[in-house]
Amino acid sequence: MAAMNAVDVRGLSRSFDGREILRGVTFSVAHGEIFGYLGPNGAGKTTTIRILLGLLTPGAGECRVLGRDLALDDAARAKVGVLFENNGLADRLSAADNLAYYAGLYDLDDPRDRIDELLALVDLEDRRNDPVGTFSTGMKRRLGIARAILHRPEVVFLDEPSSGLDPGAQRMVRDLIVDLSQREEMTVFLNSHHLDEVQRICSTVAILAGGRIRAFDSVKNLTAASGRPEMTVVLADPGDRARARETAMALPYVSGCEEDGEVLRCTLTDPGVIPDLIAALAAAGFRLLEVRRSSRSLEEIYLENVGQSEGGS
Ligand SMILES: Nc1ncnc2c1ncn2[C@@H]1O[C@H](COP(=O)(O)OP(=O)(O)OP(=O)(O)O)[C@@H](O)[C@H]1O
Repeated sequence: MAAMNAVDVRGLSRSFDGREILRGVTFSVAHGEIFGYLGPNGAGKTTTIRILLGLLTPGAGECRVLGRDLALDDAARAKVGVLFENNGLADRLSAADNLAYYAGLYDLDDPRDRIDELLALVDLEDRRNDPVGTFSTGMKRRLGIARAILHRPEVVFLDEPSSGLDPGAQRMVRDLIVDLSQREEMTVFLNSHHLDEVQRICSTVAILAGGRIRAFDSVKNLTAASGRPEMTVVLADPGDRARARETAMALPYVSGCEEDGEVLRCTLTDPGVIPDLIAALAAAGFRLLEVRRSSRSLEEIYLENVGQSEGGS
């Protein structure tokens, strides 16, 4: 297995009570990237993380984190952090005492500076001495993340870190994840159902459905419009759409043009002719509000791939 990856999963299968949840799952996560692991409820995302952490045995296949099998390697396990949905915090202890408790478990030397640094990073300095039971869901999640990275792991697994958070709190968590991947050069393995969040912060994703990986690629490649270049044109005067469509269709380099709600969608023979299309529409007297190259959302990609799994599990 390639040692340069932070995570390698090859041919992983696992059943519960005769039901095969994972059926030959293969993907890898490069060092330093923010990786998004996507899939419907019950697809087996948490199960994959638990096997990677060595908490659950695989049925078949191999899992490596930092080139090691964490079930067998305590030293490697110390280089990994994890946040499950319950945050792993004691409500009766203060924020600082929760971190101090974990610092003791990890046997950190003089953790005080690290605790101060993390309370600042997750914006909880003001509440450091308050019991965690008095915290909002978002504050608990941020402290949970601080707890997961206290010992400066090289890889951190975050299982749905933004679930149950309001949009403001989601944004704080998202910024925090980007910050720690950059500042602490951590590899981040993110399980998430928030596809807009994943599209913004992850470099690579895998989509798990029906026990198999349906897509595994960079977000950039997945969301690039496939096939011939496609343009979206928005006219200042909506009443012009039908005539503008005829004008576009008459151009030799426009192979298709459809009205789609408020926009015109034109398929071109070659990306090099985009300026010609804009010039031709303007010369014909159409006032253009917006012209952009189409790309697909991660949500579209996700739904296409998850649709394939129907009836497969
Ligand atoms: N210890 C277990 N015993 C029996 N079944 C289990 C066990 N752990 C998980 N499962 C089943 O395996 C399937 C996958 O669960 P898992 O928690 O990995 O899904 P998930 O993709 O993380 O889902 P979600 O998005 O809802 O969190 C589910 O049907 C779950 O009920």
